Amino acid sequence: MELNWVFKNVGLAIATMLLLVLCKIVLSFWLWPNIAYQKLKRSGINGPSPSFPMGNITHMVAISKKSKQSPVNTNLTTHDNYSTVFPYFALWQKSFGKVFVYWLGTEPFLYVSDAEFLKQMNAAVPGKNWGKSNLFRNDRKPMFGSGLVMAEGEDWVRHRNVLTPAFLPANLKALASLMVASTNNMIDRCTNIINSGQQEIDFEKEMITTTGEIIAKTSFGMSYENGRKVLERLRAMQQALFNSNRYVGVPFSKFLCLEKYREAKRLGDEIDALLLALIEDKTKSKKDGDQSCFSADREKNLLDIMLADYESAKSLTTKEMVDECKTFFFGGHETTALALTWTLFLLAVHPEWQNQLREEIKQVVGDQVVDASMVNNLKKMGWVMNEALRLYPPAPNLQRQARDNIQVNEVIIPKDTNILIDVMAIMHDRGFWGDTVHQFRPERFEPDNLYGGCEHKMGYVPFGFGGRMCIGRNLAIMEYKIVLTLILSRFSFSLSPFYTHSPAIMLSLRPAKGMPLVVQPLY
Ligand code: HEM
Repeated sequence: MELNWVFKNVGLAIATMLLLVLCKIVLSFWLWPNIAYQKLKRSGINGPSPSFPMGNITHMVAISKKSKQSPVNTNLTTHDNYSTVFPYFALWQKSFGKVFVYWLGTEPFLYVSDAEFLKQMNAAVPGKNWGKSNLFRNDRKPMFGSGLVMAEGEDWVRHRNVLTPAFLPANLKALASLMVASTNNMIDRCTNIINSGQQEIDFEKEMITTTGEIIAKTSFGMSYENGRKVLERLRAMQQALFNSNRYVGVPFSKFLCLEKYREAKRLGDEIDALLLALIEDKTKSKKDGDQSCFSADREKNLLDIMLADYESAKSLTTKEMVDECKTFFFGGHETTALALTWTLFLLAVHPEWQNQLREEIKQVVGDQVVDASMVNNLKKMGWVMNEALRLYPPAPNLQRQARDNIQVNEVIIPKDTNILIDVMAIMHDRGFWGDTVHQFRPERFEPDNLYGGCEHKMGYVPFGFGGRMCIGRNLAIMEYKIVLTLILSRFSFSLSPFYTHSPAIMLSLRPAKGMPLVVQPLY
């Protein structure tokens, strides 16, 4: 009798638990997302019909496959690449406009490529009140942890306050000589390749190596060897996370790609260990009084600044410092490398701009070594950078998550809605940029032409917008100009006959088949 009672109650407890799990699954994967979707629909926002549990992923994969069958663009003087990179968004825009809902698995995303809508949305929410999509935060955890890119609310304010001084002009100025040294290493490498009889060099690889070395030295004071170890693992992690269909947003999809997630986690743990060792080493050197490591008159790099804060205020924990190092390692080199890579492509296609920039370099830099004070005077190079970032934005879309209901005119964006802001679409919008939208025309950024002559102030956003705008943009601009000055002073270049134009998204906008250039030394 007693045994029966036990069995009955255990059975009841298990049944209740299963019911609760089932309820949670139905609520999280079906009911809440659908309630949010219906609210958006009531505001007049539509989108492609989703299916359960894939959302629109199957559709996206099919559209991408079909678009890959179209002939490759061989007219390289027009840069109408948006529909190659995001064929599904280009297609849906035609049916649903510039603001619509699409689904990644069971997660609805509000897609925004309307600059006016973006402006209103930005005005409605201060930087610290924006969330970052939980879906992406979990997916990209091995890469960014809880670093600045993913931080929210008061945590974001705390992190941003500690890190901002690293990007003040005085600290940036001191980094120029390290940038010159790393670029000269790359130039020596290329010269050796050319002297060995090979004229063709993959500049995507060279740019990644160079900017990787620069971030390791300038932000962390790291040796080339240790920096290389972190970089190799970051690249492998990027391959594991972004070079395949992983069905992000589909319930339990992690279990379908367990190997890849495990690989990404293993690499993430290895990077954490390398960065933790670096932090401990620096802390120990400081305790032991090794002033070569932290002398008062030496420039303060990002890691010095975090460690000084740790000593005085402990605003960031050791784990948070490791996450920031990882975030800046990746964010600080990949984007700049791609900005430079796409610029070299554009200059190879437009040799007249190579000449114009060389002329400017002659006037501004002459026979001296380029330094931070000269960078501001490289005006035309600034226009070229702006135009390259417009046509080939390294970060082609941004994400946010609403942490409260947001009202944009008559539209209510419900709390927790994921938002994808399609920066590339905005910067390729003929309505704002006119008939020359797909042409490489750096002169559109001449000084009087605010926002590159774009009709809308939110039409040019390669570094993001609002309080969350890129913290490293001044560092990136200085680095871009120093590296490009040294390359242009030493080499002229054209596209290799083996180059295939294939801009593709792999977290960032990359040339999928590399950037082989034929290089001639100028002296
Ligand atoms: C050409 C080079 C670069 C481009 C195009 C670029 C672009 C961006 C964009 C679009 C964002 C997102 C902004 C938003 O969500 O509104 C961002 C954020 C960020 N970038 Fe950059 N970036 C570049 C270089 C750098 C460098 C050199 C560093 C560091 C040394 C860096 C560190 C970061 C960080 C930490 C964030 C997150 C900021 C926050 O959420 O508060 N970026 N960047």
